[in-house]
Amino acid sequence: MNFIEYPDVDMLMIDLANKIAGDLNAALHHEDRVCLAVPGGTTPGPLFDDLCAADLPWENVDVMLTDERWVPTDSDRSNTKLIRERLLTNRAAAARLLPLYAPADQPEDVLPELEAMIAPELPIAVLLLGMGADMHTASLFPGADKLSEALAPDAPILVPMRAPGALETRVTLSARVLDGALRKHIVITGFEKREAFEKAQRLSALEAPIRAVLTGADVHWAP
Ligand SMILES: O=C(O)[C@H](O)[C@@H](O)[C@H](O)[C@H](O)COP(=O)(O)O
Repeated sequence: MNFIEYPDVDMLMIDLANKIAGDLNAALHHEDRVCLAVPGGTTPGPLFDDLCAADLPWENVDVMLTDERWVPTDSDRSNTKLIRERLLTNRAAAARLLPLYAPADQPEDVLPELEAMIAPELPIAVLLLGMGADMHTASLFPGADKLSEALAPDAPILVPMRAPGALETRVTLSARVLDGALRKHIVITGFEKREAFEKAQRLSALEAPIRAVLTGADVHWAP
């Protein structure tokens, strides 16, 4: 793991968007199609605003979420809505979205069909992850009902997740799929999350799920 500090959030977002565009470009030298996986939440919006303008052959990029809240895609809580509005726009409108949500009461009703669309596009070429102050990443929450299953070496691609720290049911890529990404970036902002990240280094992945995805990752932090 490599920890990179920036003077402020604006500089982090511009620099990281450039790095991700460079990583995608490099990956496209070896592969016809590449997969970019990104988180939702409140942190990455400004990065998406930069990345969507990158001069890339976006028509060869599959974009997917690392995790989704089980809400309709027109909800303000929907990560799909966020990336449709902030990432899959401008030049990046040519990219293909691999959905992590389909209209159904529960994720279990549609997981096989969602997994069938994702499986052929793995491994993830470029991964961006966020982290919560409780040390969760994607929807791998401490105390979640299926955390052990999602951390297992033989975990399925997708795991439904219900957790005390999450408002709604989630679906998440499992740790092995996230950790198997060829390039990994983690974006963390603010002092509270930095302290949490440091604390995570002394805990297990069950206590601090971010630990499951750190090998070889670049961790980007700004105050
Ligand atoms: O759906 C989500 O919430 C995300 O995918 C999640 O894993 C996020 O990256 C962290 O919770 C950090 O969230 P913030 O950026 O909002 O702090």
